[in-house]
Amino acid sequence: MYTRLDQLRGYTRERLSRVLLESGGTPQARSERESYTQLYTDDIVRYDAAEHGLCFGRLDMDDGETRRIGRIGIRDEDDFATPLLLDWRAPLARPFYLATALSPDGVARRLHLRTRNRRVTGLSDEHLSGAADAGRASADGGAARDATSAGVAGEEALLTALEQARTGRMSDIVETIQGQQDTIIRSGHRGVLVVQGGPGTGKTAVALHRAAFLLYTHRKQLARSGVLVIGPNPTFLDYIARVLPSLGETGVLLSTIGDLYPGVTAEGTDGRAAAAVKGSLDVIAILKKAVRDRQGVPDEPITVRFDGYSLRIDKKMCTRARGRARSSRRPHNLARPLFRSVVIDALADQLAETIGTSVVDGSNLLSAADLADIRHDLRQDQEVRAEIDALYPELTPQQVLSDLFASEDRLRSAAPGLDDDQVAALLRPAPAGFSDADAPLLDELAELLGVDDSAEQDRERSRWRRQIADAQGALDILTGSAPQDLEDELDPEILMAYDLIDADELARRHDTAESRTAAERAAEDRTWAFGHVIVDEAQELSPMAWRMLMRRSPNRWMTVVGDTAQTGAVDGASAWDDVLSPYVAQRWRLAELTVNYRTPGEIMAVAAPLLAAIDPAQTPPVSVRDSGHPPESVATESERIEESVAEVVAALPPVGTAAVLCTPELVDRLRHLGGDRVDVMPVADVKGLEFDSVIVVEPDAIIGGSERGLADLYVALTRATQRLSVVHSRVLPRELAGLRAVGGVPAAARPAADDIAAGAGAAAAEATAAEAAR
Ligand SMILES: Nc1ncnc2c1ncn2[C@@H]1O[C@H](COP(=O)(O)OP(=O)(O)OP(=O)(O)O)[C@@H](O)[C@H]1O
Repeated sequence: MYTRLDQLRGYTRERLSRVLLESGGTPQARSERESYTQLYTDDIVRYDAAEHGLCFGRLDMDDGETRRIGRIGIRDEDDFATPLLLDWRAPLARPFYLATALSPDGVARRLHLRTRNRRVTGLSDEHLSGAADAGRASADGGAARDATSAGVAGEEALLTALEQARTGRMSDIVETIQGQQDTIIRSGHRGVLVVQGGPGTGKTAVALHRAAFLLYTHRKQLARSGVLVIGPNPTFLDYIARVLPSLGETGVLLSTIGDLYPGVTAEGTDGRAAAAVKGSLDVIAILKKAVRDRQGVPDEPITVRFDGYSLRIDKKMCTRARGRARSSRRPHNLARPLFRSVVIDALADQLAETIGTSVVDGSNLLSAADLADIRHDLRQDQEVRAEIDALYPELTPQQVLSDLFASEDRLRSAAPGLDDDQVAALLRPAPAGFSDADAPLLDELAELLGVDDSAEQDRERSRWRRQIADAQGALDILTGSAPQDLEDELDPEILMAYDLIDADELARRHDTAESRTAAERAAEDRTWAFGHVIVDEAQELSPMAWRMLMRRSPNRWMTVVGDTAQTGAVDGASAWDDVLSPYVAQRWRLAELTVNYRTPGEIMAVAAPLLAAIDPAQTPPVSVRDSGHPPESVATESERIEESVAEVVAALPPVGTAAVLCTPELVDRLRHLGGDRVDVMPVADVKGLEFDSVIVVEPDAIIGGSERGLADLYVALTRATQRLSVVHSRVLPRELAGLRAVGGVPAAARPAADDIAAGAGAAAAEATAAEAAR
């Protein structure tokens, strides 16, 4: 198979270099060359991506057929193009992921193959049907108890994959996708599919593999319309960025909500109070009012000079013009011509009254044509235009939003319902950049303002007219330069250029073809309708963010993955129905993932009481393995916290990644403990990530640090793939009773987390053992 892969790569490289060497030719030839360049480049990317772990599985079917499963499909060179390797996404490959001893689906034996640099380094096989000893044939590790209870397939391969030290980048799971996950990845549901699952259940992995699957299955449609993947922050996008390319897919747009508005990059996040206002649908009314406030009516009349006369633009005239513009229900910028024309008409009448009134009987001596001339001249007059435009200016979303947040007057006028604290939270100096929560507001404003592209359209129309005229000229020259001897006695049998092509068609051929991918074009186009939208950590999205996303997904074909127990955002989701029903009513489907592939059993046992405190109705996912490292707590004193964390960091194993997770305030104190392998991060930034070792510092400060503090702590505890340590000077919440205390000052008092969440954080820290016993 590798020989064939090399061959294919060689052919494609050769073709690509041939195409790249060609130059000149007709525009059509040029555009064909561009498409081939793209096609060959994509193929080479796919071949390169398949280099590692090209073939990872084999199915021996009951009827003697053998199927080999790999990252891409490869056919032999023979006349029948015999399949050598099946793409993991092909329907025939499916039993590799789904077959079990109970339901073997025609599979007699399944083989998992591990390779490194083209060498087989290990294999494991399972006999599924036929044999009386159906079950695993190979020996495997001691974690079979959990694995079996979770119903996993290909245990040995899976457990080997899960035990690998993390690199700080997510890898694909194509070799060990589990049945529950496979069903979601290949789901044929054409509406909104919600994937709910606890931490580590593979939601992100499943979402990305679904993107790859859909691109494979619906390539034609999705290559044109593109797939959008939304993640919570740039760190997370970096973390997942390699998964799709490793599956050979590059045409997917990864973005945060903050960066989804074209031309704007979110430069920060808001405080909780500002984020709450910006995330709520109530902000729409504020934005509408902010736009209306820009549609001015002068208190004092404005005088303009025109043709030596003074004309007055007054309140009454502007109120009428504004009423006309508003009642058209057009977006602000598109209603400007209406405003302008009502004011121009009124000014023309004013002028006509001054210059055209008969001194005899007071009647107007000007004809309709005279009036039309006056209106035309007024429209062309720079000063008149400038005054009218200043009253009803062309606006951009960026301008309206920065002006709104830069001025207390504007803000109070647009949002009379906000209290002083909220206004103070929203205000910021004018040239400040935009935040994550601003992107949906810019998008909303773009809808309210509209884009007046009539000038652009005029330019495009005249460009097209010129192009046709040029083409016509070219055809004339071609015909005119036909040999003279033919000219005299034109032979009707001889083909002339006109017989083959007309000017319109020739012009069209001169139009250069679009060579960017759908994802690249979509990134620059606010009105782009994506073929499929995937939202990760979807519980964090505010109602305004949902509104923005739904505009990008008019067909409502979406995969939404998240966990409502991990919601940290103030305006995030507590129930899927609340966020989705405004857009799709009840027409969304829920799929659940229940097995935890990341967090070992020992850590989940510690985290489970916390989940019960967040939402007693939720069951924690079952860990697929134990790590053999019981989670520990280290009690210390508040002034020794840095020292104690440093000691735990120093005792970390020599390989693998680690993170110190704490409140933002503590991050500043502990940052110097970070390094190549150790990140020091606030809990809010750690969503979706994972590390081999996790050190959580001052858990009750995390709980007390936000309204959703319990969820934040739950997220922090469940990031570890191997080891968890908790360092604390304040008391441990009672929910963390499962930790094994090591060294340091003994942890005596343990009030329940809900006491702390109820605002008793500091007091609880002082609590005595007797109080805790209560
Ligand atoms: N079938 C699988 N085979 C191998 N590894 C898997 C499998 N499923 C999940 N994993 C691994 O488990 C870890 C957790 O997966 P992932 O990050 O997708 O979970 P999640 O549900 O998104 O978690 P969270 O909600 O905590 O962000 C990852 O390292 C992932 O590669």
